[in-house]
Amino acid sequence: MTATGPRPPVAVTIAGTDPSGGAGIQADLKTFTARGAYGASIITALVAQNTHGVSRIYEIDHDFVIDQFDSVVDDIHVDATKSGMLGTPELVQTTADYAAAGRLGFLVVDPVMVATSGHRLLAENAIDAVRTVLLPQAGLITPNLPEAALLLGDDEPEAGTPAQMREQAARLLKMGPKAVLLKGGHGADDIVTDILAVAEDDDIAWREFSHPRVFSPNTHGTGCTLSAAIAAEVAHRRHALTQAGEDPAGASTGEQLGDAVGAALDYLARAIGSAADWQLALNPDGAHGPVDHIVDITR
Ligand SMILES: Nc1ncnc2c1ncn2[C@@H]1O[C@H](COP(=O)(O)OP(=O)(O)O)[C@@H](O)[C@H]1O
Ligand SMILES: Cc1ncc(COP(=O)(O)OP(=O)(O)O)c(N)n1
Repeated sequence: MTATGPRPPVAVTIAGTDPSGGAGIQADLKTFTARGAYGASIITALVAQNTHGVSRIYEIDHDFVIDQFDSVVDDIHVDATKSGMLGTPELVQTTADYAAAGRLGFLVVDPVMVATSGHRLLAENAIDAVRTVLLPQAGLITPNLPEAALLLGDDEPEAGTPAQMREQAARLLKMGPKAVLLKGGHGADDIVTDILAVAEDDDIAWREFSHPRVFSPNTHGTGCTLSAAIAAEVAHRRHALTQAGEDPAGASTGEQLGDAVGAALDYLARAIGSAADWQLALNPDGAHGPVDHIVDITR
């Protein structure tokens, strides 16, 4: 039986935790809420971390993660999903399997590999599985500059210019995702440039997004927040089409996806700007604080 009554747009996060609330599951659920989507979550690992970095990772039994997948997708209509920290090759494979079975809606893959503090969040022997089994299931991947280089090969240099970013994005598209957002936050320019490449028949639809760089230590969780915001935007668009009895695939054409990514990046820019002066940490020395996920919510 399929329910036909009203329901909100639904976005799911598959990720590890951040008890300090800046990244991972906690950031994703705040972002879904701030962007008006109903959020559900599948926790892949318990991570002890805060604004000073990761101190310990506690793995969760793989079969229990599968129980969480089933708890969500056997019960709730999922419009869009984002994956973040997957940790192991088994979890990469499981995520790809559920996506291939059409259980996750539109899948945004944030190929999280290493935290800014240097801790590995993806085992080295899981990178190949990301390349070969997960990327082909993704509606969109959102690598930062080092992640894009690593996905392309062990000796690939990081892109340093928008032209090099386009060239790498085009090669990442050939690995199977429907679209690539190559994020430029790790660059050094005063303007942050993010490049979107969407596969369209034999062609590529390009969009370039620019925002002034905010010189702030508070950029912990920007990648998590962005991928969650994109999933929420796409969930809204797919939900509207589904409720109207139309094909939700219309939400991820080059133009629609470009608009969703643009709205998510503008939200993130406001969230980074609003938290630029924050001193959340008791010891501010070397701390990287979070962004203001609820920047648009006023009392
Ligand atoms: N200092 C900054 N000023 C403005 N925007 C930023 C800044 N740092 C990150 N961003 C935005 O956040 C996005 C994600 O950040 P990035 O550092 O590239 O990825 P990640 O957090 O995954 O390492 C970037 O694409 C950019 O739009
Ligand atoms: C549980 C968890 N997932 C992902 C990250 C990485 O967050 P990201 O926004 O990519 O970058 P930093 O916050 O590490 O700068 C994380 N820390 N924890």
